[in-house]
Amino acid sequence: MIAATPIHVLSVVSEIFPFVKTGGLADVAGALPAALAPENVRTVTLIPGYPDVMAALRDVSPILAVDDLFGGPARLLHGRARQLELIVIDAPHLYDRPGNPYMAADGRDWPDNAIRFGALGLMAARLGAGEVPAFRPDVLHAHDWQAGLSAAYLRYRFERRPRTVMTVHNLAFQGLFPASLLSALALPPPAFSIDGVEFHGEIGFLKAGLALSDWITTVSPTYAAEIRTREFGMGLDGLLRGRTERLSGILNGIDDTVWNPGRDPLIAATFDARRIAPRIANKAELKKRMGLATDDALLFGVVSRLTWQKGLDMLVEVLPTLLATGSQLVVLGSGERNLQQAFLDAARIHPGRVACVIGYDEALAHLIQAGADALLMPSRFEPCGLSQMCALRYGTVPVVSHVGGLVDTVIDCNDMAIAEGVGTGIQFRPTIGMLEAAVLRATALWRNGKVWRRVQRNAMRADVSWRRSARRYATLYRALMAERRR
Ligand SMILES: Nc1ncnc2c1ncn2[C@@H]1O[C@H](COP(=O)(O)OP(=O)(O)O[C@H]2O[C@H](CO)[C@@H](O)[C@H](O)[C@H]2O)[C@@H](O)[C@H]1O
Repeated sequence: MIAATPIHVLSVVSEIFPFVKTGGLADVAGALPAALAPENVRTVTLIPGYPDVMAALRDVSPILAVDDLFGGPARLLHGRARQLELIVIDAPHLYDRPGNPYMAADGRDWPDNAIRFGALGLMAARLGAGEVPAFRPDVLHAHDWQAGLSAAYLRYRFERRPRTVMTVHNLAFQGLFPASLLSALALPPPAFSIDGVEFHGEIGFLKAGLALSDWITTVSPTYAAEIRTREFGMGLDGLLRGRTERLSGILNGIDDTVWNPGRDPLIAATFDARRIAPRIANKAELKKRMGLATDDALLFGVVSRLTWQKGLDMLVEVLPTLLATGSQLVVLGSGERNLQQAFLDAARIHPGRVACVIGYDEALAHLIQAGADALLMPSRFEPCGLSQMCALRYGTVPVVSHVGGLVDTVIDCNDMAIAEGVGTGIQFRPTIGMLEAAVLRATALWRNGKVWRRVQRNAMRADVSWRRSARRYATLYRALMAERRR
């Protein structure tokens, strides 16, 4: 049933698939608008005008001109890019730079990131405050630290306020900048308080969003609980405990039109839960492309950013055990230099058994999901995780640590789950010893072909779509609007 009144949401975000992506944030920002449409929610996404976004924009109309946005003229452009409705901040002095949205080619953050993303928050607030009559959002939905200041500008500079939601995709990135930038960011002195943007003597973009938004969400129920503990709270647990009543976890989904093994143009052979056999052709193609030996071995895959969060340094330690069982490993990822090197070295030392591609490759990611037998994700923390959901959909049995959204999306194949026929993967506590044990469990399970196929089928039948979660966001938006009317 479609709720009667349409809701207008301004989604504020620093990256969006397929135009600019450094991580899962872009996938969520790109998929959620279409998932919300059937809930009668119209989502317009506010995004910086990076070159790739500007190039993709169609049906463009200027909706606001700004003489001076932190050092140069700017315009807000309304337009479309593929299925997405966008408002783009055309401010060449801030965003017309090549490559990564956050850092220069030398890997260092752009020195003016505070004002680049301050500008994102400020323009979001101006839209939220109703300065563009053609689009006055009911809800301003900010994602991660880059959008965190929107709630602060609304609080300290504007009268009209939409309802505000702050979603945390990763608490590790907090957007901390020197206090001396307060006036450069056009925030008044009272904003620099413990209830405002101040965080341990600095300006905290994420902290501001968490303190000043009407509601906080994070991307899984388990992570919503974890971030209120000292272990996972990254220094913000106290604030989050204080806002427990205004915090909830809504699980991510994946775009099941992009990730559909039944019609995926990027894989060698399509398949589905009733017809798993063609996976073999994908495994053969993957091995061929990666130069892996053709013997009948369990092939583990990794598709990931290579960072401490993802725990892949532990996988390097466990590699001798993995190889001793006769298994193979294929890694696709990029990130920390020492980790990249460790996997490149492993591939060199173990030709035919370990293969590694450093870089970002959407097509290869699909082939790994379709051709590997199991996907490894030994994350130390994981707000939600998308790779394991793609793996479930493609019957690549996820072998994941017992944290965050991995807890909420994978059912561990313990004896009970196997007896009941409900397991979809393997979980372990993120330590080297437990990862090693999990690799051995996966091997034993794989050797029992009948049980393995059952697990694959269960995995492929798990609901990893956005449908349920989109309904939860829509319900949240409506509840927040109802609060205002009371
Ligand atoms: N080299 C490569 N080539 C091709 N594809 C690659 C790739 N490296 C990664 N990817 C893909 O990018 C996506 C990454 O999303 P994740 O959710 O797994 O992690 P991320 O930590 O970036 O996101 C953060 O935000 C998301 C969204 O909320 C949370 O799910 C997550 O827990 C949180 O850490 C996955 O779909 C993955 O397959």
